Amino acid sequence: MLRWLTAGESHGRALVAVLEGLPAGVRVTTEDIQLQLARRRLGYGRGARMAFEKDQVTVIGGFRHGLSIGSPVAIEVGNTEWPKWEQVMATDPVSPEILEGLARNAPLTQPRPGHADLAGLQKYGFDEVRPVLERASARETAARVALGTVAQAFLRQTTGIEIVSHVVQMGSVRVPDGIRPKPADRDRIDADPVRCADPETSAAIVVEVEATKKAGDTLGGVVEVLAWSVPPGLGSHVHWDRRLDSRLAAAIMGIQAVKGVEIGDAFHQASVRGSEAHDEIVNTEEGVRRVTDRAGGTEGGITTGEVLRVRAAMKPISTVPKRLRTIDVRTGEAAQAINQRSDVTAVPACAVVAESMVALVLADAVTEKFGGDSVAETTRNVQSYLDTLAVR
Ligand SMILES: Cc1cc2nc3c(=O)[nH]c(=O)nc-3n(C[C@H](O)[C@H](O)[C@H](O)COP(=O)(O)O)c2cc1C
Ligand SMILES: C=C(O[C@@H]1CC(C(=O)O)=C[C@@H](OP(=O)(O)O)[C@H]1O)C(=O)O
Repeated sequence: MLRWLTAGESHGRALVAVLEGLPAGVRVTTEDIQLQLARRRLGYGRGARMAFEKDQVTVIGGFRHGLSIGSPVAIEVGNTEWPKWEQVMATDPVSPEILEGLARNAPLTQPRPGHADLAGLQKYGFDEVRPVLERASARETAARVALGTVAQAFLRQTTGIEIVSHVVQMGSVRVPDGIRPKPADRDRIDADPVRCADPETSAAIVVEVEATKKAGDTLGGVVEVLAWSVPPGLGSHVHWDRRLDSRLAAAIMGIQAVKGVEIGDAFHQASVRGSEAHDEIVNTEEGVRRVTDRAGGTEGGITTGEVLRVRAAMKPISTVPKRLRTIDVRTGEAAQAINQRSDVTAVPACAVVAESMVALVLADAVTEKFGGDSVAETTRNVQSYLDTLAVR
């Protein structure tokens, strides 16, 4: 079993991520993590903060000489902007005289619609939204991508699972049906300005982002994660919280601004008859296969051995330049939500985060099914299971 936690605030000293339960012998370097964090910063439509802020990765524990040692993995993602926030976000008390002189510390009393601001302020009893927005911010996803790097390495080194993500829709612009990027397409997708696998759709999305920005508005979209070479048998039908689809949905819904999850072609399946909705089973020279991939690689909450396919719907960025109506919580009077520099869209970044969440869920399911305290042992267990499958 794998457990993971993150801590830290958007303008705090650093984010911290902990992964417990990782077997020994997983090869990961600080540079591998940096590379994944750099992918999360990409995407046409992201705001100024992505350009001037840098992620500083320090692996605090869990590895020795590039290999995991079975102990909890701890990773710190430092923020180069910290010196500007040292007093506003200090964890120890700061004298009121110092704080009063700081423009950055002005109380934020006008909650922004679509953010956690108002609900968080009411729930925790704050009189301004700073303590809410600092943790609700998707800056935290950097910590998850750091852990996702480790999970992806574990999966690759034990089972051969390879995970690919891409953008399938932004605003109303959508890729044609049936595009299934493979691991070999990764570099091409990362090089695309909106991480879209179809060049024509990508160009149309860029135009849509520009038009949205010009109109003082923001965009959401849909991302897809595909996991290739997943062995059959991860997850289980026996209980709701052991179903792999339920675990994937929870992990994906845990990403800021994700409001819907789809496994395979779920919403289309709901609109057609059964004969057009399911994947028929045939015996082939490679073994037992499904002739289509509508189910998205799970049946009964268990992986089938076909490609796993999960989609996430992201709502448009909540900080809308057009400025939405709100109230001032000090006076109750009508106000307009603040509009600071912000992303026009972060759908391409969301795809990288979703990839990390799928990796963590799959890594957890692999440790659950195959056990093992080292990469060598887990790999042996995977192989012996595959060898004994009566029907593959
Ligand atoms: C990678 C990423 C980047 C984001 N960037 C911004 C941003 O710049 N401005 C903004 O208002 N919201 C941004 N968001 C969305 C907010 O974090 C999100 O709308 C807010 O936390 C409330 O979402 P919730 O209702 O799902 O909790 C981003 C989300 C993600 C996943
Ligand atoms: C910092 C990151 O994303 C931030 C996520 C975010 C939000 O509200 O979620 C809002 C923006 O920050 P702010 O409005 O506080 O300047 C983004 O830049 C990041 O992804 O590393």
